Amino acid sequence: MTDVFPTTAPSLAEKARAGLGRRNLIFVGLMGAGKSVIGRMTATQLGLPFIDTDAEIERVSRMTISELFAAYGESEFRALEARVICRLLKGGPKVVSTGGGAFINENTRKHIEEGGLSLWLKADLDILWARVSKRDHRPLLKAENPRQVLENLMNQRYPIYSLADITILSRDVRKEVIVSEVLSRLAADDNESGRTNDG
Ligand SMILES: Nc1ncnc2c1ncn2[C@@H]1O[C@H](COP(=O)(O)OP(=O)(O)O)[C@@H](O)[C@H]1O
Ligand SMILES: O=C(O)C1=C[C@@H](OP(=O)(O)O)[C@@H](O)[C@H](O)C1
Ligand SMILES: [Mg+2]
Repeated sequence: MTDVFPTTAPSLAEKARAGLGRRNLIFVGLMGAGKSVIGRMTATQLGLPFIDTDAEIERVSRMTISELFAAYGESEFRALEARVICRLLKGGPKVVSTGGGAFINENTRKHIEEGGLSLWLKADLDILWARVSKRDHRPLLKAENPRQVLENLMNQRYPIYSLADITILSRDVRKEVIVSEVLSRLAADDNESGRTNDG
């Protein structure tokens, strides 16, 4: 008689991990969408390393993002951001959360497109504003009318974020709900599973 081994159904996280394969998962979207927080939680669920590109930029430059903007201006920050992201996306799999402007820079977007699966966390203005107005570490919002700045950025950037491979609506629900939606999308994405980004 053949032995019958008990089998357990793979969890959502395991299916998502299989769907991602060897690709990196890269969160993009506007300030306050939840890229840093949801990215970290997703990485934990997937059992993968997590990197926040703003934190990595601050680590290598030994300056805060605000200090970098003040000392060198936005264009130098973008150049540094592009270099850091290009380096980070070599090899995989891992989860990477970018700063809101990264995917807008053509050069950086090319690295992201080649470096894995991009995921846009999309949110409406009221949600974004409620979240970003609680903190003051984002230099682009140190303006006279920061809500208007955010709205202008939405108008400029949303057509570009829409180029991402996956879109998930970031809304007023528990973070765990958003994470499980991300995992469900990855689990369903088995077409390109196994594709590598490191040659
Ligand atoms: N689904 C959510 N529910 C409640 N708060 C959230 C949610 N997603 C993100 N946040 C909060 O919004 C703020 C901005 O999130 P963060 O991850 O820093 O955004 P980003 O990196 O996209 O700018 C944080 O305080 C975070 O805890
Ligand atoms: O939208 C942007 O251009 C920026 C977003 C920030 O990151 P978050 O989107 O994580 O806040 C940070 O990279 C910098 O302040 C510029
Ligand atoms: Mg962030």
